[in-house]
Amino acid sequence: MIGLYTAEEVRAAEAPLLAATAEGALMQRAAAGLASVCGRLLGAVYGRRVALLVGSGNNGGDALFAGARLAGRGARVTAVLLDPERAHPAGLSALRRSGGRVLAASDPAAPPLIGRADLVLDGMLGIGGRGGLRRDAVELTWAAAGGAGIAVAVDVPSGIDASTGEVDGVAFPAMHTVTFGAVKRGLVVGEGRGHAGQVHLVEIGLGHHLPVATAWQLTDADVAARLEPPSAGDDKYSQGVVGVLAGSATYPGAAVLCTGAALRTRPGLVRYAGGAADGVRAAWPEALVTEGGPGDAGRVQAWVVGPGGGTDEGARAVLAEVLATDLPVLVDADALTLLAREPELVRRRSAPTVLTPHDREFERFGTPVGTDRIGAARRLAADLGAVVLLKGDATVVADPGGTTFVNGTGTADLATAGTGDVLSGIAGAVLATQGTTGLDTAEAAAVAAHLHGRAGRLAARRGPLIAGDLVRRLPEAVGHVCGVPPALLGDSQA
Ligand SMILES: NC(=O)C1=CN([C@@H]2O[C@H](COP(=O)(O)OP(=O)(O)OC[C@H]3O[C@@H](n4cnc5c(N)ncnc54)[C@H](OP(=O)(O)O)[C@@H]3O)[C@@H](O)[C@H]2O)[C@@H](O)CC1
Ligand SMILES: [K+]
Repeated sequence: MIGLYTAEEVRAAEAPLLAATAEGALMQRAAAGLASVCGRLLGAVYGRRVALLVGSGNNGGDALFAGARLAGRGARVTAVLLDPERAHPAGLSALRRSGGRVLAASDPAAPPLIGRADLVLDGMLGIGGRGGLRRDAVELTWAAAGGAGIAVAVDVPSGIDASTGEVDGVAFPAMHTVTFGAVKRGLVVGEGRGHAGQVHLVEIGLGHHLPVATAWQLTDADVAARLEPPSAGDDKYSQGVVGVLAGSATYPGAAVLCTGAALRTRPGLVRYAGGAADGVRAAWPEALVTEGGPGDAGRVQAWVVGPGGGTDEGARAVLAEVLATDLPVLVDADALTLLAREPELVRRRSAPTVLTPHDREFERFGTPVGTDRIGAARRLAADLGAVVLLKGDATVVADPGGTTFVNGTGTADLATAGTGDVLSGIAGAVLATQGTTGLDTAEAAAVAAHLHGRAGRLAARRGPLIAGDLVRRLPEAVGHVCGVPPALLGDSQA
């Protein structure tokens, strides 16, 4: 798992390290790592044009020292200084000694020079930035965005809040971000994620000074370790039995997608109960289907309730019935609308509950998501005593104790009808295995979000995706994270 940190946590961890190391040593480690990534991105360094956008703090210092190293390898480096009086003095001397040039941001030659550069290094603001970019920084950012060079952010893209990912106005649109010591949360969540590009972590020795993270990102290997593979002793009941309560006779789509996703994630046994029985039977002969209610479905180990289920009295009764059990329940879509009216139904539960709102559904519980998505998910989770999976470009999963996961596999291609129903089915399947795997509820939801994103990426390789493509790609997504070669995945290649 990759720990995700706030700017304050990183600053607190830096303090003892700074005290224990020679002056400037940490910045040299940062600059060496930064120059090395830039060198790799450029391929050949000699003769390449590099523009440094330099602010008045240590972030600018990192850029200047890295620029000096690149100039030492023959790059033509020019530093553009936002505040020439306050630019890092030692960094500036190092750059000049290596043959680098210096310009003020107010110099009319600066924007065209940035536009022509092969690589632009954004050292305007790091974790010390406050508020939006000021006018001169915005102009340099536009010049970089309009140029053809590789845009690389130093530590964080200038203009994003390193802790929340909030962007107030304009932020540097990086293709790569070279971050130091720890991955800042703002690089993986909210608008910040869209500005960070590929994140490269450079170790500077912060490791054991950092607190245990309270926010994490799962890797493929982490997800594989949480998906217990079927063993020889398993039967259809021991692999987890999911109950799906979704859809209606008029709108069977949600039920079909949700049931299919559960089957394709963990094909033990999926039971369906509700008005879309005919549609589900036709699409998935593998499912056990009844027109009745949850009580007619037979034994299950987790319920999924809500997608396409409506908000009438009958739907409310189904929701209340499953929330009164001691089984894991995933509450989605229409059932979230009902739950927002009666949050006590979930507050009094002790069994695992996962709520999967998008932003508008989230708002029905009282407050809008706002710009701090991790903070928002944590607040609602603590308030309701349930796991909250807040959908988004980077889906955030928070448990009532505050432990949070930020999904890294999401893609904009998933913003299409029915993909939420698929996520619910996946999550239901993972929750149903909790009894045998002992998997923590928030981790189960995070595993589901990861697989959903992986399936989305695999499907999007072939062009625009629809929700059904996700279901078809799920076996391949599970195989991908578990290291199974795609060629061995049967009909998912069709
Ligand atoms: N500590 C270490 O050992 C290590 C630190 N490292 C590096 O240092 C970075 C943190 O450096 P930092 O603390 O100097 O802050 P930084 O992000 O450069 O910005 C602060 C400056 O910007 C200014 N400013 C603020 N807001 C602004 C705005 N909106 N628009 C314009 N200006 C604004 C503010 O000035 P003022 O507000 O007074 O005008 C202040 O001068 C960190 O991200 C990493 O890169 C690495 O080398 C590893 C070792
Ligand atoms: K920066």
